[in-house]
Amino acid sequence: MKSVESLKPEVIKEIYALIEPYAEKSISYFYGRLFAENPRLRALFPPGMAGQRERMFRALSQISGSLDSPDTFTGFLSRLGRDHRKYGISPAHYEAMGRAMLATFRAYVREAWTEEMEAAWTAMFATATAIMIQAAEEDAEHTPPWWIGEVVEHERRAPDIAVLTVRPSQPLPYRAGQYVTVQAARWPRVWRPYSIANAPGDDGLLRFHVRALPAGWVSGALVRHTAVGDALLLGRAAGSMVLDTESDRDILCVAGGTGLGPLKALAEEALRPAGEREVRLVVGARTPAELYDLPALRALAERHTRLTVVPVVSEDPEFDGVRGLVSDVLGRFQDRSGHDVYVAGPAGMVSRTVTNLQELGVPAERIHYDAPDR
Ligand SMILES: NC(=O)C1=CN([C@@H]2O[C@H](COP(=O)(O)OP(=O)(O)OC[C@H]3O[C@@H](n4cnc5c(N)ncnc54)[C@H](O)[C@@H]3O)[C@@H](O)[C@H]2O)C=CC1
Repeated sequence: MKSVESLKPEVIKEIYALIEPYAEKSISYFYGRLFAENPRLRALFPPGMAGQRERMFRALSQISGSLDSPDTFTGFLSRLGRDHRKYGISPAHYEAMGRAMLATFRAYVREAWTEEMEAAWTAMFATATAIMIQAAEEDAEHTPPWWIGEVVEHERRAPDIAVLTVRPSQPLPYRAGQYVTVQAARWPRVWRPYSIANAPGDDGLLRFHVRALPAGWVSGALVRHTAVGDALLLGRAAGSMVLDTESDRDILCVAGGTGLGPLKALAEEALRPAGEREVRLVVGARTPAELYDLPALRALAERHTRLTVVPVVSEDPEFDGVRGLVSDVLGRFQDRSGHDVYVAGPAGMVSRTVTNLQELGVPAERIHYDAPDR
């Protein structure tokens, strides 16, 4: 295996730039070729490949963009390698992928494809997969590829919202604010990320707040077709939106819809007895009926005087409380001493909230949010 430093970032970037205009077509070609040459590999992938194609291209873009920084490159591929354990990928599969990728480049880059490109790509791919395989092997010494979780509670809180409580078959380590990928029996091999909505506790239980999306395979299965006693598969915990334990500033959490999940977990952690930080949890929903966790949040606030819960409703002019977009009402909650702010919800809500907070003078490094790969 060649060292990361000896790889040729400029050539790899050139290849990426040449293939990018054909992103969708070339990835379809790649998978078509891969499955034609290795029919057994098809069984490792989900029935619908659209999300898979997107993830593949995003990974390629991150790989080619991180080659200038060996640590970033190695870190990204090690995570990818560990995460791929849940797909049942083996070293031979990577070789097959490498061959299909070269065939794809030759087919799309055509006469611009050079021997230098072929050599640079081959070296980069060999190094990248060696890093992935090594990380997966080391990880296998102490961590399962996935966890089996039994649903021990399933509460339908609104027509399309459920709160699930799951007991993993063995401890699943995570930090408040992180997410895991989940697979439901109804959709084999389809993994979707869901935030864990409670801080780690002695009982090891995990809670998930799920809204069934109109075309959401897994979310629909979790809300409408899952019951107590069912088993789910759970991937490892990931995500960087965790509590900044160095900070003693008070905390402002801004939640949109089921984005409440990770923020509730963070709030629970911050409210542990050793802490002193005040927590304000601003919870946005479109209608009062969609404030699906309000009674539980109010009960939490009764037990913890350091917690304040503020519901905000955007689509009901009759609502007897704060009305408006949750992103737009924050001026009144931002005191001069400054908070650490955590934001989760629909992508548009998160970006609008972050912009508004910066306009209110909150420094970027105090605003925490995550964008799980959905
Ligand atoms: N770490 C994270 O950021 C997490 C994100 N999520 C995501 O949160 C989302 C929750 O969806 P729903 O419950 O359907 O939310 P929703 O569509 O019902 O919206 C919730 C709240 O956000 C506001 N909102 C929606 N779009 C907005 C925009 N563009 N600008 C400002 N405010 C906006 C609404 O007015 C409402 O108050 C899902 O997309 C889920 O994937 C879920 C868990 C964690």
